[in-house]
Amino acid sequence: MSETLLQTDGLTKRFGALTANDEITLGVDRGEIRGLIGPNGSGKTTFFNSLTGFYTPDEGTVTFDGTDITGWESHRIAREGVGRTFQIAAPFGNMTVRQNMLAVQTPKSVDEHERAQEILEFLDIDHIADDDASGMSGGQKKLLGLGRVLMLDPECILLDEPTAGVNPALADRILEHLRELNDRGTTFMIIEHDMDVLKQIVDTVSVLDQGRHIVQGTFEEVSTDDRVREAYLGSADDDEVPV
Ligand SMILES: Nc1ncnc2c1ncn2[C@@H]1O[C@H](COP(=O)(O)OP(=O)(O)OP(=O)(O)O)[C@@H](O)[C@H]1O
Repeated sequence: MSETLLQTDGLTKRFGALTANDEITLGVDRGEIRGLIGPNGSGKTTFFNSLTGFYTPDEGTVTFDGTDITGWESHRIAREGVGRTFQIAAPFGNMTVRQNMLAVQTPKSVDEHERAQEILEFLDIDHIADDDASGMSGGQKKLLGLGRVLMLDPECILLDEPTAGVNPALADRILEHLRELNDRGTTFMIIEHDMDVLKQIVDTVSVLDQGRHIVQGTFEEVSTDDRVREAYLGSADDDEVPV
C-alpha cells in the first residue's frame, strides 16, 4: 500500500471576499510525481504558498511525513524537507551562479561547497558556475532555482511551471533531471500548463477549479473527465483544455 508523504485537509486561503483555496483535501504519496492543473486563477500558486509557509492558511492543516507543519515559517518548512521553486526564477543578479547556490543556508553538518559543486554538475551548469547569474538564459535560471532547492536535500519538491518559457531542448533536460531525482526517491508536485510536458512525467494529476479540488486521477482519467473540460471551457483558456 502506498504511503502519504504530504497531506492537506480542508486547506483554505481567503483574500478578502475571494476564497482562493476552498477546503482543499489532497494527499501526495511518497515517491510519486503529482501534477497540479487548473485554469488561470484556480488557486494553484496560492496552494503552493499556503503549503510552504509563504501564506498562512485561514483554515485546514498541512501534514508532512506525519508532522503537522500548518502555519510554520517557510524556512522551517524547507528545512523539514519540502522545497519549492517559483514561476519566475529570479537569482541574485550581482552574484555568480555558485554564490547563489552557497547563499542557501544549509545545516552545519553539510559541506556546502562540495554539495553545490555536485548539484551544479548534476544539472550540467557547472561550466558557468563562476559567471554572473544575471547572464543566464531563462532555462538556466530555472535550473539554478532547482539547484538552490536541492542544496537542502528535500524529500519533496513543489515546482511552479518548471519548463515554462524554456527552449524545448533544455525543457527535455529539465524533465530528465526531475525523473532522475524521482528515481532516487524525491517526491514531486508540479504545476504545469503544458499538457504535453505533463503527460510525459506525472503519475497522477489533481485539478483545481475556482479554489476547489475537483478531480484526481491518472492523466488519461483527468483529461477525459467532463468536470475538467467544463472547468477549462468556462475559463478564458480554451486552448489549454487537456485532451
Ligand atoms: N496576494 C494576493 N492577494 C489577493 N488576491 C490574490 C493573491 N494571490 C492570488 N490572488 C487571487 O487568488 C486567485 C488564485 O490565484 P493563483 O495565483 O493562486 O491562481 P493560479 O491557479 O496559480 O493561476 P495561474 O495559472 O494564472 O498562475 C486569483 O483570483 C488571484 O487573483
